[in-house]
Amino acid sequence: MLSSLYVRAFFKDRAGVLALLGVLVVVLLAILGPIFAQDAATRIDASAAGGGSSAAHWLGTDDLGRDVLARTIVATRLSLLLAISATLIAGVVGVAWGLTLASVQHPRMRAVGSNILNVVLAFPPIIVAIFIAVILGVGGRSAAIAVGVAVAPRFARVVYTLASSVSAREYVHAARVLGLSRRRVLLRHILPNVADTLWIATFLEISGALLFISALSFLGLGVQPLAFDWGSLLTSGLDNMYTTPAAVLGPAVMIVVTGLVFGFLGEAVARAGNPQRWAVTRPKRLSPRSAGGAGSEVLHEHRLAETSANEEMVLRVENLSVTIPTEDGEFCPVNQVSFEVRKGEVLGIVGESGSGKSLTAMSIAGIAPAQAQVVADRLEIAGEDQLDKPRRAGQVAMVFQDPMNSLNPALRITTQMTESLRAHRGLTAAAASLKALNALRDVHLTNPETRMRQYPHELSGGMRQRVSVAMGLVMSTPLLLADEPTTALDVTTQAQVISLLRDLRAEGMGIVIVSHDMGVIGEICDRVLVMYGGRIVERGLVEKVLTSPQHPYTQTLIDAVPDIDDDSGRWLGKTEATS
Ligand SMILES: Nc1ncnc2c1ncn2[C@@H]1O[C@H](COP(=O)(O)OP(=O)(O)OP(=O)(O)O)[C@@H](O)[C@H]1O
Repeated sequence: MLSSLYVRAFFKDRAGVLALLGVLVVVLLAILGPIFAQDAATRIDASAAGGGSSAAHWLGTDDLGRDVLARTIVATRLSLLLAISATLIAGVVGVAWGLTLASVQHPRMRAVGSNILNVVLAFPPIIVAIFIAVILGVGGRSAAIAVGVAVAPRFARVVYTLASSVSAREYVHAARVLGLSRRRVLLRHILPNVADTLWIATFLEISGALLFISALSFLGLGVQPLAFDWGSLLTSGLDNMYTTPAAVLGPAVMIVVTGLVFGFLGEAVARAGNPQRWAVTRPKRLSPRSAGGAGSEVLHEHRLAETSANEEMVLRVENLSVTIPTEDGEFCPVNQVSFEVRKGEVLGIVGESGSGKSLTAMSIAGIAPAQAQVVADRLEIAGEDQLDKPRRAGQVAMVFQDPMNSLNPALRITTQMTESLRAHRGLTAAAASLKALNALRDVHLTNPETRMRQYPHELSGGMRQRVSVAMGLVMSTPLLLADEPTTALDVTTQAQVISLLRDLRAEGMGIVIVSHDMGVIGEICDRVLVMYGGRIVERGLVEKVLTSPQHPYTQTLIDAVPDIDDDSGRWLGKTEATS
């Protein structure tokens, strides 16, 4: 069932709405045309035979004096019905074919089936359709079947590819483990998950089927007299094309326009199916909030040490909010958050899952999800206003929990590390490589020369994390945002990454670490913000917050840290093991 967000996204797409209107006009013509124009379309008038366009006959008349415009309008119904029938035949045959192929377990048999499908797909569908139409005999019904069978392999390929990818998902494995029959797994677990794409393919194929059926009728293999579709009207119009060109124009324009509106509609349905478009508004940039809005409110603020007005701020965030549209209305996962990060300081953002930590970091980095509406009164990095900048090139480096997310699996490390240097700093390939190599040395990666030539999958998790930190180093960004940088790593590698971040801090980089783990925050951070439900509920120097938490939620987070030998406070104080 289409969700309301899906429908809303569709109606926000102007091209989609125009295509839908176009389709509605064609459908109306198909319904009403034969009712109102049948008489003019079939009335023979020898005195007007072969006439050009006139006030009485806008598109002229055919050999028997019948009005071409009326015939074009009346032909809409048959043309459309045949195209839709052919598409349905193609859909049913193609889905059955694709699903059957996807259900073959034996790899070799499956490869053979897939290769056969590829061979069939190599034949142009119109040639296959002509071949089948000749075997079935001329007529509209045969043309629809011929086109349906000729187009079916295209559906089969789409279904096979989609079903193969869905069948690798965990829930399909789970269904198999539960002992469900193969047929049931296909129909209940796989087909519903490919249905959306199939609908889109169906709309797109209607325009293809219309062209093929018109071509068959044009060649005399499709609709036969006394019935007529746009293809057969083209044939009769062609005889008098030089004397009455308008007679060809009508059906030709209808074929093209109908094909286009169905094609555009299919594409618009596909676009609306992308959840990234399910937005009420999609601002590309941070928008400054109107002045005078309620400021951010922190429940518990620990008194900070005096800071000098001249102290260099790497990041200033004021009243940052993120709103996301959902089926039940808008929700605000980040609500009026304000904070600062100084040069050479590590700020921790801590909170349970869903408290808004990552969205805060992503909004600062300019990579919030497209459907999120991000507003702020101020966002400055190294003194530079970022509110009007859609990108933060050269200003922020980001380290993610799983470095595979930040490293492109298809590119060598050297390419990834040097491309931004070349694009944003204008370095030559050699200079950029040297800088990248030095950055890899700085993060203590072993054999950096070899690593440069490797792909991310050839490195261990810890190495990949070092590379993502090095990517920040190489750009010499003033700010590093690290979202759960140690969560996916083993304890030893965790300690190494924390030590690396300390080195960066010592060099003057401002660092924001997002974590749900108070232990990690205690290890490295100077100050900490505690987030709950999108708001900052407590903040202060890390020792203060960890030793005398004011908010019960902060206390709960602290209690969640394993306390193996009851040596409370040891993990707060930057232990030797990790320094
Ligand atoms: N793209 C998105 N679309 C819809 N909701 C989202 C999206 N991204 C995040 N959210 C929602 O926003 C809220 C905050 O998410 P966020 O990722 O910032 O949480 P978090 O505190 O970082 O949690 P975690 O540690 O689990 O990543 C969550 O309720 C999440 O479901």
